[in-house]
Amino acid sequence: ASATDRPPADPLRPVTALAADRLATADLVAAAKWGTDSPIDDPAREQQVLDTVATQAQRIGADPDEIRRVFRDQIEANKLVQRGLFAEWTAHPDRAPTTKPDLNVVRQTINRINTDLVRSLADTTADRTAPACRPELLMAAVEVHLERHQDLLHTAALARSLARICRN
Ligand SMILES: C=C(O[C@@H]1C=C(C(=O)O)C=C[C@H]1O)C(=O)O
Repeated sequence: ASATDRPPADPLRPVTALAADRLATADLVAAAKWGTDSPIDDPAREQQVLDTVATQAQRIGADPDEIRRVFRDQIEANKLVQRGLFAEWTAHPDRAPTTKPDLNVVRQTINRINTDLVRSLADTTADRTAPACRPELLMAAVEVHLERHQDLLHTAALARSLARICRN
């Protein structure tokens, strides 16, 4: 067997990277909502996200209920970052954002990441079922943390977002 026959060293890296990409949007969402009447929690938008990913999962033969559970975690993790940033900006107004992104534009980015993440979850069903899932997931999370120089808030949220990636 040659080196190229080896299975990928880091099979859960794409899922982990997409979860981190999705969390990076929380900074923009928080900036869009800061100083407005838009609350961090938007149950109607959450329902729309969950219904859309469940439909996408069904279309590609993935388990829609499992995908819903994984995305429930993505949403909770996203709100964790938003709440953390609001707390920081309240305590240190000089750190608050000075420009306000358009929430609808940010949500279009989130929609694209959602679609990629559903696909990536479906593609990694075997890896996520394997006994090695947890160590592989931890390795991928550490690599993403180090490469992106993530702060504690985003890394804690990343860990929260990965809670149900492994099926065992
Ligand atoms: C990201 C947002 O904030 C919250 C988190 C959501 C998500 O992670 O998809 C959806 C709605 C909000 O409860 C948003 O309002 O778009």
